[in-house]
Amino acid sequence: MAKALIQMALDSLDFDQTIALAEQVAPYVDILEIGTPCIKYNGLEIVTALKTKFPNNLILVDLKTMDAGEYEATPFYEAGADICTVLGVSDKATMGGVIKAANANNAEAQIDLISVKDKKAVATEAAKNGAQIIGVHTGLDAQAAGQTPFADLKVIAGLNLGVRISVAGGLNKDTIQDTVRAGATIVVVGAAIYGAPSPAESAKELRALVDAA
Ligand SMILES: O=C([C@H](O)CO)[C@H](O)[C@H](O)COP(=O)(O)O
Repeated sequence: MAKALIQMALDSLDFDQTIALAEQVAPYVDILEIGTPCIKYNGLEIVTALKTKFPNNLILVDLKTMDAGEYEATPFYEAGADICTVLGVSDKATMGGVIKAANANNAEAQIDLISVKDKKAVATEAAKNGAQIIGVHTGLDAQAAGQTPFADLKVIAGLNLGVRISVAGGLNKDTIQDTVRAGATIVVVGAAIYGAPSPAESAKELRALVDAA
């Protein structure tokens, strides 16, 4: 079985801090995620900058698109995004538009199940429609209310959809191995890395844990 990928969520608003953090963690992670607040604040320029500086990492742009899928996602793919996210609560046509833009750019689309009520139905339909990645995601606000992504991961992994499963929502060194063992093929980590005394050491430790899982 292929090893799970680690995705680092760059959730700062500051352009230079984002690049500096990416420099520290890039050797230990597979995917650099430009978080939603970061991409809204900095726009296309940060996609180009990260793609140029880190050619060995995949770049995920966490657009969380809600409408006008193809129109919104296309410039981000053209700027170098390997993966863009679209909300699973959006219209089927919106998700289809991002999938179309991804395919046109030899890239991938991720359907984010954040706040989706019927996660089974949306994940199944999205996989059937060509989405390459399903994102099981407990957002920062839901985490603050005590929620975790683990029960949802069990449900989505049990569907055996044949697509990659990304999991985000407060993952850390105590939960990351069980998350991989439960079926995550991409594990997303934000606060546990950027909030650590040494983000590089934290990313290195997580790399070892994921590779040993
Ligand atoms: O996607 C995220 C959130 O919705 C803000 O955009 C986070 O990047 C994601 O949850 C990962 O961060 P942590 O939960 O802090 O690991």
